[in-house]
Amino acid sequence: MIEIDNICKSFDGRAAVSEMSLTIKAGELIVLIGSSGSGKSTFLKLLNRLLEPDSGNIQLHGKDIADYSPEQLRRRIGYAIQSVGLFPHWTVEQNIAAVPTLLKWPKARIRERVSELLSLLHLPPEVFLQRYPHQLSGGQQQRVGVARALAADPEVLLMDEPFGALDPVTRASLQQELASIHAMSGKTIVLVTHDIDEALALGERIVLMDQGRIAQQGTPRDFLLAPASDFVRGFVGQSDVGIRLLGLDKVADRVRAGDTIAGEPIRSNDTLREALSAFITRKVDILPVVDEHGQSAGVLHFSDLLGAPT
Ligand SMILES: Nc1ncnc2c1ncn2[C@@H]1O[C@H](COP(=O)(O)OP(=O)(O)OP(=O)(O)O)[C@@H](O)[C@H]1O
Repeated sequence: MIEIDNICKSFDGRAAVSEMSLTIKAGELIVLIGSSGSGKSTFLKLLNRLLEPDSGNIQLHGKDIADYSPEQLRRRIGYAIQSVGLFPHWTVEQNIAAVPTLLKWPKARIRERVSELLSLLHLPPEVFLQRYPHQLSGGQQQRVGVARALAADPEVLLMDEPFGALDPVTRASLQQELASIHAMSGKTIVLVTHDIDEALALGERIVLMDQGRIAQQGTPRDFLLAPASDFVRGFVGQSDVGIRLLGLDKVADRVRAGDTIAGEPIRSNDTLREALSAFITRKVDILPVVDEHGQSAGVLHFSDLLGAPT
């Protein structure tokens, strides 16, 4: 658990983060969002002591982060960023191994860990281990960046726009990978983005920053249904709220188990937004549903989009 208590950070007399307090629960995926210059990156750098606050304090597991040694913090907190990429003259293997090497892990264990991470991120080790960053596509570089941040198995992962500057398809697939890494590992993840749809798709909790302060924090549903101010309403945008709400729930939440109907099925893991699309394009009002193994899971009625069947 990370307790942030009233931290302030100014540069040249201008506040970048002002009186910010926040509790981040262990295992939570929290998304920090806000316009450019609102203080997101500064806040993230305060969490891993790349910057020191002017006042206030941050506790990790009840201990001030200033009392951890740099090695202890590096081991516990991984950091992935978009702009400062990989070390250009190091191979993928060396890049991913950076923190474990620093922590003096045995060589065999490092090798094993690097291969495991590459496989997890769908980069076959035999192809990628010895490549250099300039021999990778943008999406592959981002994956290696995420692998590097995960290398020493940190309990907290800080990610600053890790999927920025990627095409929408690669971005969506990396988002999915991150969501499954989170589900599998139970790591605490703090992700910075300026993309509200990324925040709605990934965040268990969203923290919206404005001029160094928290404008609102809450679930994606809170942001869509109960924006706290005109600023929040404007930031989230009011178009397509209904459609975006459908994006928050899965077909599995509404499926009528036991019923069957012929036709091309949708998957229980699809969002209701994807189901809506299938209803419209196929011009039907009942769709068969299959689970992740392709087995029949029931049916979904068009009216189920409005709420659970009664
Ligand atoms: N090292 C620095 N020296 C001086 N000013 C800084 C420094 N780092 C950040 N700032 C200023 O602090 C404010 C917050 O910057 P920060 O990078 O935290 O914002 P951000 O929300 O992450 O923005 P972006 O989305 O553009 O990355 C900005 O006004 C920025 O110019």
